[in-house]
Amino acid sequence: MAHDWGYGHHNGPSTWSKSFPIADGPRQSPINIVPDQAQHDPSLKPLSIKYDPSTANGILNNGHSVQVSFADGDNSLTGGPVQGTYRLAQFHFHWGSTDHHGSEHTIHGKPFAAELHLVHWNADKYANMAEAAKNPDGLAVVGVFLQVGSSNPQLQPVVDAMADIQNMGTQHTFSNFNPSTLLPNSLDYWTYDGSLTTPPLLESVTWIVLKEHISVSHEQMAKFRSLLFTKEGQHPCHMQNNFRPPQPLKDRKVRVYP
Ligand SMILES: NS(=O)(=O)c1ccc(NC(=O)NCCNCc2ccccc2F)cc1
Ligand SMILES: [Zn+2]
Repeated sequence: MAHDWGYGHHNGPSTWSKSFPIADGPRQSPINIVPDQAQHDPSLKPLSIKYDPSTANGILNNGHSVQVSFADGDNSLTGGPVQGTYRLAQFHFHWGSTDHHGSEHTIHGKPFAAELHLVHWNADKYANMAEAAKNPDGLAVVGVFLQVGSSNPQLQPVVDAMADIQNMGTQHTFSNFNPSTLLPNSLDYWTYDGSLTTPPLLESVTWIVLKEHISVSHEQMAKFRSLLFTKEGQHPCHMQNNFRPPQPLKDRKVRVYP
């Protein structure tokens, strides 16, 4: 049946375990990151990310977030904590109702205004995203914090496209966009074994959370919050607070590079 999960009081994160019992599993995401407790690991490598801007092929309001998808191409993530080559499938965001919260991961309990997720799947071992999503080494998501401050010109093409996808289920062409322009200067990261942060909450994600944030302006954030969870014709409900709160670390260690 169609799952009507969301972020409201009646269908939000505290209700997801009813339909998705893995919500209470051993490696759920996001988590609170405590930098002083992160472990150095000599086996960790620098991240290597190479994207081909020509493979961006659409921007979508899927009722949970705004998502830019990519055609299969050589958009690769290698190095870091992963073995082999992971391919970019899509990126999307999570944000709050104010500039003071909205990210999924937190640092020392501190949230950021928003969080960018670049979702990759293990193209060496699996045929596609859906197959990869069912395996513990199937996915690698790079998380980037957005901190409210000066306007971020690299974000503007995404912000401008939001005017065309206000309602749930609407999409628009979106091409020639290089998501590496959304990455900060430093690719230093924390990494841990986790899950999708929305249903089906599959425990198949190697999380790579960048230490350095990127900027976003208050006005750009207002455009994110102008998106709607609802379909055209329904009573409009603004897309905001589409984040899952931090989950128990349980028997996991966070590692840090360098
Ligand atoms: N916020 S996040 O952790 O980055 C995050 C959360 C959710 C997703 N989901 C997603 O990409 N779904 C579309 C592909 N279907 C994959 C699939 C097929 C069959 C069974 C399960 C299953 F996931 C991605 C990233
Ligand atoms: Zn996400």
